[in-house]
Amino acid sequence: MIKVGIVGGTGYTGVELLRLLSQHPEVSVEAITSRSEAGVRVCDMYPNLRGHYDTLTFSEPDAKTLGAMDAVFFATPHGVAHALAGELLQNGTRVIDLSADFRLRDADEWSRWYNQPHGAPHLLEEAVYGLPEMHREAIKNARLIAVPGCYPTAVQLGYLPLLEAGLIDASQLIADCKSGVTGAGRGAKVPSLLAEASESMKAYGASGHRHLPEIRQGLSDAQGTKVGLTFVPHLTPMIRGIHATLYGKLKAEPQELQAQELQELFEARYANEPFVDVMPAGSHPETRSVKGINTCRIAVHRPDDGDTVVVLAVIDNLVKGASGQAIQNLNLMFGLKETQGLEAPAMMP
Ligand SMILES: NC(=O)C1=CN([C@@H]2O[C@H](COP(=O)(O)OP(=O)(O)OC[C@H]3O[C@@H](n4cnc5c(N)ncnc54)[C@H](OP(=O)(O)O)[C@@H]3O)[C@@H](O)[C@H]2O)C=CC1
Ligand SMILES: CC(=O)N[C@@H](CCC(=O)OP(=O)(O)O)C(=O)O
Repeated sequence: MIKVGIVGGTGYTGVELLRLLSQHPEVSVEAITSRSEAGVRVCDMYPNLRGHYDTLTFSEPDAKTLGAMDAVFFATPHGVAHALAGELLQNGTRVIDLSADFRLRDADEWSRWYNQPHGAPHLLEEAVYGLPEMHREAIKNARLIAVPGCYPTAVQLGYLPLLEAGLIDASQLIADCKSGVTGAGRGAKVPSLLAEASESMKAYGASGHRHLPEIRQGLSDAQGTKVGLTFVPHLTPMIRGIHATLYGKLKAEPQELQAQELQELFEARYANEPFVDVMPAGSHPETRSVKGINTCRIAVHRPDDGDTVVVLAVIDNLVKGASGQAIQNLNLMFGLKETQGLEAPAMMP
């Protein structure tokens, strides 16, 4: 069994790690931290886990306990993994960080967007960006994984086939994205209150959201040159889910492109990807179709055979957008079957 620890076990991504790992035949959760709930049994705080973790108890984060694990997940706010990751790696413990601490390669850029100094710039070179559909081979040999953010996962998976094929003008990409409220975490915040978030929808971060540089970095890698991206996130009245509507201008004259070519491009790009589902032509994927699962469902459209391509991509922000993708990375790092523990279908409705 692979022994794992979770730092930040009371948050939404922490409890989602526990739910998914309870079904993983090769992994045992041996340590889980919370400063505010230390001493409380996990199943007393989260009754959905009764019968699965009846003795596991939250404890204060402690480098010695965590250092005895094969791998540690950080499901913590930005900056926490900076402080602990180096020591764990020195002990031979692999680190899978769900926060943004190691996602940007440039420490100065990270400081600008996260409004704090980067706490571990010396680890950036070895950190691997954990999007398996782009970096599978590097992930297999990695000791430190930066799990992509939820919006960046949906946007990158949607744009990758078009950019890799050089089909669209990469200087004017537009990503219009919607998120459920669990994207904001479990901490009490006024915008997440029922009376604020239900029966209403709003954009936020339109002048610049911290996922912009992350998405730009990944898409620029795929394209080979720096991309120009407008990214506008929205908060929507649902609990889980990300819906990304992505626009691209075709470079070729529209009449040069056969109607079926775009569909075939997407199907070929993701033919061997266990967690990307290219839906039939004309589909409109729903966030509820990925609720609780690690799949990204994608559909590609070309309205009225014109020069604009519209890609629709949906994920569960807590699964493919965080905890499920983190487990997919662990499976790759430890030479397990990539889909292990992630095979159940979505809940419906
Ligand atoms: N929610 C989502 O959809 C997604 C979240 N993420 C990222 O994953 C990370 C976790 O998110 P989420 O689960 O939503 O967050 P939450 O706010 O719900 O939970 C944060 C957890 O971290 C612990 N924590 C907070 N501060 C510290 C600290 N200084 N040292 C140790 N533990 C700490 C908290 O417990 P306690 O204070 O008791 O110790 C809590 O368990 C964040 O970086 C987030 O940006 C990434 C993708 C999607
Ligand atoms: C709805 C909502 O508030 N979403 C969060 C993104 C959550 C997330 O993915 O966090 P990372 O920064 O770790 O990637 C936000 O916009 O800040």
